[in-house]
Amino acid sequence: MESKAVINTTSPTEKGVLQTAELYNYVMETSVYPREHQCLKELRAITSTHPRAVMGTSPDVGQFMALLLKTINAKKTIEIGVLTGYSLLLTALTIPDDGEITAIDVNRSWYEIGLPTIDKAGVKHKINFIESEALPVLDQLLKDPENKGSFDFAFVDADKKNYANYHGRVLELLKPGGIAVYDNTFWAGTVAMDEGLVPESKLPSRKALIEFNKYIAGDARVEISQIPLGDGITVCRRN
Ligand SMILES: C[S@@+](CC[C@H](N)C(=O)[O-])C[C@H]1O[C@@H](n2cnc3c(N)ncnc32)[C@H](O)[C@@H]1O
Ligand SMILES: O=c1cc(-c2ccc(O)cc2)oc2c(O)c(O)ccc12
Repeated sequence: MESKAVINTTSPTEKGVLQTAELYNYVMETSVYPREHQCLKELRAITSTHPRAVMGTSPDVGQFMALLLKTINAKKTIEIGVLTGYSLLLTALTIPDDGEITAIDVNRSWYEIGLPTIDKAGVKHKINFIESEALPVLDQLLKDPENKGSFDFAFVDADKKNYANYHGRVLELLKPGGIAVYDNTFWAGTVAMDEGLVPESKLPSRKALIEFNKYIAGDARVEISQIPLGDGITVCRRN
């Protein structure tokens, strides 16, 4: 059995938005952990000792991403924000053998922590990892007309202040009908809290996410749904 999630419903800093910790643990133990690939479990265990482990994608978000990827038969995907590669491995395990993932992160050394597990899972050949700030890479991709409208799926999980900047570029890369998923759009519940109650360290990303959530809600180019999984995800379908 996996270790229990601790959700203190009075704390804005814990992940998970269900009514109780018991319900969250029930969902994880009933529906998520039993179906999680062994290599994803291994990667989570490895990442748990990383100083930035808190940033790792939640397995319940991963499971939902896999459902979306399968539903749209995604083959060509892009990921912004890799850390040790949980969402990357999840994507690589889900898309077909000739699928391709462009994965961007400013820090290659964190990706390399997960690479042996990705290799063991037999899916490394699907990944093109680019160590860089994401914005210039997206701009470079968009210079090639063949890339425009060619991606099936995007996962955005990097610096929150750039989500709106990523969105315009990601939409140009996605096919009509393509899906983009933005992680952390609840930002530990702080997007709906009085500013005075929010820990100072969370304020800059909170401001960016509040603006992003408003912006995307008014964007007629996409259908959206903000979903209470993990730290909140926003799923967009390019019209
Ligand atoms: C939340 S973590 C990603 C978690 C990952 N999706 C997972 O499955 O565990 C955010 C990552 O974004 C990267 N990052 C932050 N700012 C970035 C930027 N401007 N361009 C590219 N990567 C960035 C960080 O190095 C970090 O690894
Ligand atoms: O605590 C965090 C911090 C980040 C984060 C902050 C600033 C950046 O430039 C990139 C990432 O991201 C997180 C995240 O994605 C998550 O799921 C939980 C916590 C954090």
